[in-house]
Amino acid sequence: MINVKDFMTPIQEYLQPNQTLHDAIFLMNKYRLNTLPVVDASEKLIGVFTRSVLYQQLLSNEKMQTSIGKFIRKDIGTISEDTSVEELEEQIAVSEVGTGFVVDKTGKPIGVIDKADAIKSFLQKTQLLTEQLKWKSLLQTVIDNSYDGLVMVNEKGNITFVSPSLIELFDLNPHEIEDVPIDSIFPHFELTTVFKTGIAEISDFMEIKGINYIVHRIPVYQEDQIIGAIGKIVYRQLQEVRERFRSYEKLEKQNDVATKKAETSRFTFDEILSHNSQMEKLFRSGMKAAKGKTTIMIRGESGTGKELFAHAIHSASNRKNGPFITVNCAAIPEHLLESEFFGYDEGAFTGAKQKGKAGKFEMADGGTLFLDEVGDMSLQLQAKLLRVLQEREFYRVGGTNRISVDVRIITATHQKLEEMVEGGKFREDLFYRLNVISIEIPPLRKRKEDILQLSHAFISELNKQNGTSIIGWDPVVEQALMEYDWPGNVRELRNVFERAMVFAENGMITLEDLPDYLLKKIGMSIFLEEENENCDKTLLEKAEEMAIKVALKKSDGNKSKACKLLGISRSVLYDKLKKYDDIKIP
Ligand SMILES: Nc1ncnc2c1ncn2[C@@H]1O[C@H](COP(=O)(O)OP(=O)(O)OP(=O)(O)O)[C@@H](O)[C@H]1O
Repeated sequence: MINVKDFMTPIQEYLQPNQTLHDAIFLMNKYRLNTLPVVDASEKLIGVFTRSVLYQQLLSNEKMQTSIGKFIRKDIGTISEDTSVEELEEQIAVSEVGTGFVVDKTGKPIGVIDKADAIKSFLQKTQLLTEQLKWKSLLQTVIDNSYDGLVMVNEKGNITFVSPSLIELFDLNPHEIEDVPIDSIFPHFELTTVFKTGIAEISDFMEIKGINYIVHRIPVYQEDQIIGAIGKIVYRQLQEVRERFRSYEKLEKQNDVATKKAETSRFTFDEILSHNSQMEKLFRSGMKAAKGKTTIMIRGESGTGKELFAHAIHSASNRKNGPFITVNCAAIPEHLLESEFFGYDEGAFTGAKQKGKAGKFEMADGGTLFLDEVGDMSLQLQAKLLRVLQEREFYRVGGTNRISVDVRIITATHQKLEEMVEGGKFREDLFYRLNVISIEIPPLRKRKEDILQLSHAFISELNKQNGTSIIGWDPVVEQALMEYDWPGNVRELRNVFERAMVFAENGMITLEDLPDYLLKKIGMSIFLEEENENCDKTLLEKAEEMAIKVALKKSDGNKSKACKLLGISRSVLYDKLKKYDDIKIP
């Protein structure tokens, strides 16, 4: 706000009643003023001495040494230093005097305002207003086209503005919400909390009527006083940005394929997360084996990271700049596998593309061919594969030219190939050819120390991918993750996080966000059951029962071991087993 101090002419010297006409002339000339303030001994303004009075005295031959005391005009109006421009406008409108003196709180004159000053201030004000109008239209345009919603409140917490996008979203009537307390319209936004803290806040995700929001609460200060608050509500962006990001990623992938033409490996050993000593041993073996050309078989349950390992071996080999080609033997229909492997020549069979097509062996020339689910190959194809491995040459389907390639083979399987060999389902000679170096990846339940490391990695990866901001989990979630057996291994762990992060609220994953099947499996689903009048067990009893079940399971039914785990005596365990008679000893 502009006030008189901003445009008055400051004054530091005054007249006192005992000073002379000569002194008055000197000061008038020095400050180019027509009216001089006259103060008493305490510098309080008591009147003014004007140029017209001076002229009158000079015309009546008054001596220059005459004191001005008797010529002072005392009926003057003063202007206090905190008078606003608007108040001054009113005073000037009714004033007959051309000059006004601005006084401080003690009544001491600190400045003078004449008509020229006033005009200058009004011009300044007009200029300011024009600027403000320009800003207003600019801001209005920004707000009207804003992607997010905006709501503003005054110092009482009453609504002063709601952006059109929010009005539309909440189907509000703009006239009915003006000057209404914000908490009665948008209680969830808790906008007035910043009045207490004075600090801008960014809230977590919240959901209201099925819409996800983030609210930014920003206090508005004037000097050091909070005069209101602004709520910036981000809602549309969340889903849309995610979708756009995905289609951008898809496009990028397509470009990648188009430019690179052949597949290359995507992972290195650094990206396989594990602190397990057995896994670390496998990394070392994998890196050594990568250097040669020997065939490698990677074994392990589904989802343990076999494919990841195959990529890493290729990346660590001297073929890393060559292609990495994958064939999932279980996913390709039997009758197409042969042409997938070896390609086909022009006119090889009806429907074949005119020009023929290279098979995966040719595509992998100079690189690695990864045969996933190798146990699913038919005996007929096994024979053909064996021949290629022995001779390093083959024919395309329908072709007559021998093709020789330089390919390193890595296979993977979750099946017990030895049993398949015994049962006549897998060729023994092929098995030995493929199983020259064998890498057996342990299941996740045998390297539980990896669970937390992987979980942290999945949270940060999925936060980036999905635009969420999950920061952690309840301690009981960690207990559940460690308790569960993970038959689907790392893939299942990743899926569980992908799901939990969708349901998590306030940035934390809770027990509720884990899938029911998992909670049931480890006996934790009881904690989530609705309060049931027929259930007479307290939460503590449920926890006790679960702890006993877990201890018995961990100790394979050995009661002494279970007591140790539980920290209770044998007799207490027996009492509890009587109490919870549905506990089955494994
Ligand atoms: N140690 C690990 N560190 C990080 N991610 C891992 C790890 N192990 C597995 N993954 C991830 O788990 C998922 C499954 O891994 P992958 O496909 O390599 O398993 P697989 O054993 O080949 O499974 P399947 O036998 O079903 O083909 C992938 O998303 C992979 O990136």
